[in-house]
Amino acid sequence: MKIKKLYAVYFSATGTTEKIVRRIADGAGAVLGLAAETVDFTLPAARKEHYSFEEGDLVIFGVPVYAGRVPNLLLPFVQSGFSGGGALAVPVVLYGNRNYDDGLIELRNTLEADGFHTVAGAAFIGEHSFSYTLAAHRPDEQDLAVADRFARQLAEKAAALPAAPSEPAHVNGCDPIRPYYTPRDRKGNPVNILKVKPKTSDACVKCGLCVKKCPMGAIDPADPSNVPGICIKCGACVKKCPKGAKYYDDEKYLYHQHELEEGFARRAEPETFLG
Ligand SMILES: Cc1cc2nc3c(=O)[nH]c(=O)nc-3n(C[C@H](O)[C@H](O)[C@H](O)COP(=O)(O)O)c2cc1C
Repeated sequence: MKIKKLYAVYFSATGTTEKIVRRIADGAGAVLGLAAETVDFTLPAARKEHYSFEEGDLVIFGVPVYAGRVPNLLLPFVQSGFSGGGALAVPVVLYGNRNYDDGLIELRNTLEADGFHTVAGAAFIGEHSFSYTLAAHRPDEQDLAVADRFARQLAEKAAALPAAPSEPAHVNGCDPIRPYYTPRDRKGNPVNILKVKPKTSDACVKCGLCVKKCPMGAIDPADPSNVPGICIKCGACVKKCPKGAKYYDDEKYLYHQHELEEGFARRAEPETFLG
């Protein structure tokens, strides 16, 4: 198929999804002789728009995995904010070294329902939103090399297709989709951190960067230590604060963070799907 336009589309609170999606789009663009356009729907303003694509477009579409799935508060927008219009799409997920569970297959299915034809898929690893040690600094050079190879292969595959595929791309995961992953304590009781919000230390100089970077628009511009909105624990305010002033001190959050760092220290490797 003649690919006429290439897009990098992503939500990325701490930048790992952005890094991989852009790398794949740039790599595919080098093969196709196209420069990728970007749709970054991380911030609330971008999620007020509707994005329409058409036949001849190739869309690299990435989200992070939260609780083994497409982030639940983002799913309605991924379902309603995009019209595929017969464009080809590549679902890509980033996960924090535990597991992507059904995140990739859920994204694939959602894109198909939006009117895209999925032609490939991938799961990559990014530094965990809750941690500076779990998958620290990933995606790294090794991951980027996998992304480059995948980009070349998917671009060649898309260009060689005689027509849009009638079947979705094969990816790993369960269909029907399993319930959201629930962290558990040592007694097997669920650890619920849904209501947890970040705290702010005296180091805060009220520069307002966290207000601008919060994907949920949850932080009070008049007083950044006040978080009246919904917090999804995405890590944007914690990791982007130049003063290191935002942190979580909730016991259950810290327990889960510790359990993840201990239990999932092994290096998970990216998986790419071109079948
Ligand atoms: C609420 C929440 C839930 C998460 N759940 C998972 C998970 O189930 N499995 C996993 O490996 N990583 C999980 N992560 C980690 C992110 O998927 C990972 O750090 C990703 O690279 C973040 O992408 P970003 O940098 O684009 O925001 C979770 C992160 C958050 C904030």
